[in-house]
Amino acid sequence: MLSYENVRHAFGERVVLDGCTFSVRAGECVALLGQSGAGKTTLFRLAYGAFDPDEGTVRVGGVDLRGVHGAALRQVRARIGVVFQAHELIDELSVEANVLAGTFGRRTTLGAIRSVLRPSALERRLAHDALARVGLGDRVRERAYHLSGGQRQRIAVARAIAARAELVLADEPAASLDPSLAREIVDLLTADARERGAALVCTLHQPELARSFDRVITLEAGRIVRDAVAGAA
Ligand SMILES: Nc1ncnc2c1ncn2[C@@H]1O[C@H](COP(=O)(O)OP(=O)(O)OP(=O)(O)O)[C@@H](O)[C@H]1O
Repeated sequence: MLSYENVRHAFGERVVLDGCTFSVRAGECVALLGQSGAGKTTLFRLAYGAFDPDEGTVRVGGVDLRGVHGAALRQVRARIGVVFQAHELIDELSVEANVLAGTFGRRTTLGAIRSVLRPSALERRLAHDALARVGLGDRVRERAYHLSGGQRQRIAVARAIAARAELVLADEPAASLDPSLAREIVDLLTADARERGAALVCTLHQPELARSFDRVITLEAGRIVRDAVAGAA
């Protein structure tokens, strides 16, 4: 579903990714560990087609992303669900509207407005199902700013669940949460991916959270230093 082959990239003089090769199959949950600045977010941005790497190949669903733009790139992106950070929620909107805007309309501003103002019955059902799944089924009408930090992060997860994407990219979904909430968020993501047979890649700072994944990849200064079955010594 996602593969990196000998990917190298530098921003100016700074080499950020240095020969990264790994792939993630459909139905596989991969934790990506690494210290701040290791290159984790850059790998995600490449998967989303934000830019081409200096060298190497990035594929999503078998599509080589190099030089892919416009409608073709939008088609690739439609297969990817991104778990946004809770701080990207719009406080003044309801919980439901945040899921609708972040899930169905995220590719264009106009699409976001339409999804919030006039969601289709299907969009609304998917949003409600996802919110029920993360335990917020009774909070759909409340404004996002009424919710706690952990609940807000669950809204961010609901956005990705509602999208029912084949590939889910979660960039530090458990950052700044206490350990039990962090575990809850990670478990919600892995359970959803496993049920649907989706591929999940989740960046984490805390190695102890990686246990519920199938594989753990560790990145250090742009290089993969470990790629192992979760739980392996
Ligand atoms: N657009 C950019 N221009 C210049 N340097 C960049 C750019 N994007 C990222 N970097 C640099 O690339 C390195 C890797 O950044 P990246 O965001 O991928 O790390 P990360 O592993 O996700 O870190 P964190 O855990 O803090 O989010 C960092 O040194 C960062 O400053």
